[in-house]
Amino acid sequence: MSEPAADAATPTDPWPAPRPDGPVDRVVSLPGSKSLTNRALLLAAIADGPSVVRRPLRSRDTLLMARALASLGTGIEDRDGDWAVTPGSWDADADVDCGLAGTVMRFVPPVVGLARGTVRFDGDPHMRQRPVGQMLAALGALGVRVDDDGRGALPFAVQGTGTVAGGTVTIDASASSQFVSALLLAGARYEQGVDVRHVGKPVPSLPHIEMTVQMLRRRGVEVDDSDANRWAVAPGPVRAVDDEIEPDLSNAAPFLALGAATGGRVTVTGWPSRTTQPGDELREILALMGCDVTLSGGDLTVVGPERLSGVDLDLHDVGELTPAVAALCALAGSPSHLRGVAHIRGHETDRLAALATELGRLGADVDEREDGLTIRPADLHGGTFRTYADHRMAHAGVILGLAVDDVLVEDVATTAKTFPDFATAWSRAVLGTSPDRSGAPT
Ligand SMILES: O=C(O)C1=C[C@@H](OP(=O)(O)O)[C@@H](O)[C@H](O)C1
Ligand SMILES: C=C(OP(=O)(O)O)C(=O)O
Repeated sequence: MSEPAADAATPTDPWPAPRPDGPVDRVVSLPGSKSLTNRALLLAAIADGPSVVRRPLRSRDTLLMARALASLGTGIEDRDGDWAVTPGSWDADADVDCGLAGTVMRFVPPVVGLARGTVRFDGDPHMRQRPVGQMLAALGALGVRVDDDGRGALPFAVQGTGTVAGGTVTIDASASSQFVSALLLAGARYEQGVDVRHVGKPVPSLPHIEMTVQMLRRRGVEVDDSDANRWAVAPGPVRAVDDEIEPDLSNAAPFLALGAATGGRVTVTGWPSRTTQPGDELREILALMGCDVTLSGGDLTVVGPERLSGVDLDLHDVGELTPAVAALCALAGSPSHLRGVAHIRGHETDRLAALATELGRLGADVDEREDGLTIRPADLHGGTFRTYADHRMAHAGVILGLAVDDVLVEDVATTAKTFPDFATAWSRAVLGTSPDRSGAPT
């Protein structure tokens, strides 16, 4: 498979977040969705023939997925920026680097049961802390042998035997919707399919499970999701289908925030009229914060108010939007309560602790609660915003930098997880220019 080009600019660290000198007026096009790209790649790899993933995201997370599937024996070739995927016979041992990608650590092991060989999984240091034990236990119950050190975490090895019995399994997926998506994505290829029942606190990020279900149905897979907390996938082939990947609507958050926080106007092109991406919720969230939001002919335009309003929001379904929304709340003129997101403590970092610490470091008045944050208006000041290897923490930092002088964002390059060369795109959007190699705006 083809490797990505090196980033055009290597930003300085910490990186001075650019601040515009007034309301901006910009049109922005965004790279593809991580969640759609990684599902499309995985489903293409277990499909009944070759297919093409069009306009895929090429970022760290999707390259890790492509490499994982290629190391199993899948053909993945670059075709004018698209990825042509040819299913292969999976009959060798392999090592999979999950990096910090939840979608790789959770989605790949269930399909490895269909391979013949030992596949070892590991990842970045923090990845060894992210939850996966419930899903590994469920795989064991479905007939896939997983060897780990008893912690139910990376590193672990999956012993593929070529077939998986499948059947009914009970799982507590309150830590991550990806446990459910992972089992469903592989389930059609199990002998008895898979019937997943969730027991426990509510499953977060339900739109992402809906995304999984829709992508399976588009490939002719029968999915019964008529009961709450139960998803049944019938055994059968996964049809090879070419998918065109939508722009990443969660990564639209900082760009829409640019309009929202500056009292300016930002249009994101290619916004789908119907989508399962949780980022679509930004339309409602930004409207609640006082923005004028219009979707017309695939262009989503956000016009910011003079001062943003605080909001009281349950973000349980759209937890990955929390860092950007919290940053906007810190700029608002009234208090905000963000609720329902205890599970994001298991994301790239403990996002509630990280946001409370880093917003607070720049003067924000923040209370960290077990399942959320309370943020009250305060005078903010410059300083270093730490990001904890979390791309969405970097987004939060640059959003603050829109309204506060001298915000330095630590390790802005961590955005490469889901957005190639974010610093250049961000500088261009904020200033209408791009940074030079030293990171200084030109
Ligand atoms: O299935 C997916 O593509 C995702 C599901 C969500 O995970 P959680 O359910 O763990 O929050 C989301 O936060 C993550 O960014 C992507
Ligand atoms: C939680 C996230 O990622 P992951 O797919 O690694 O879980 C995220 O992108 O916000």
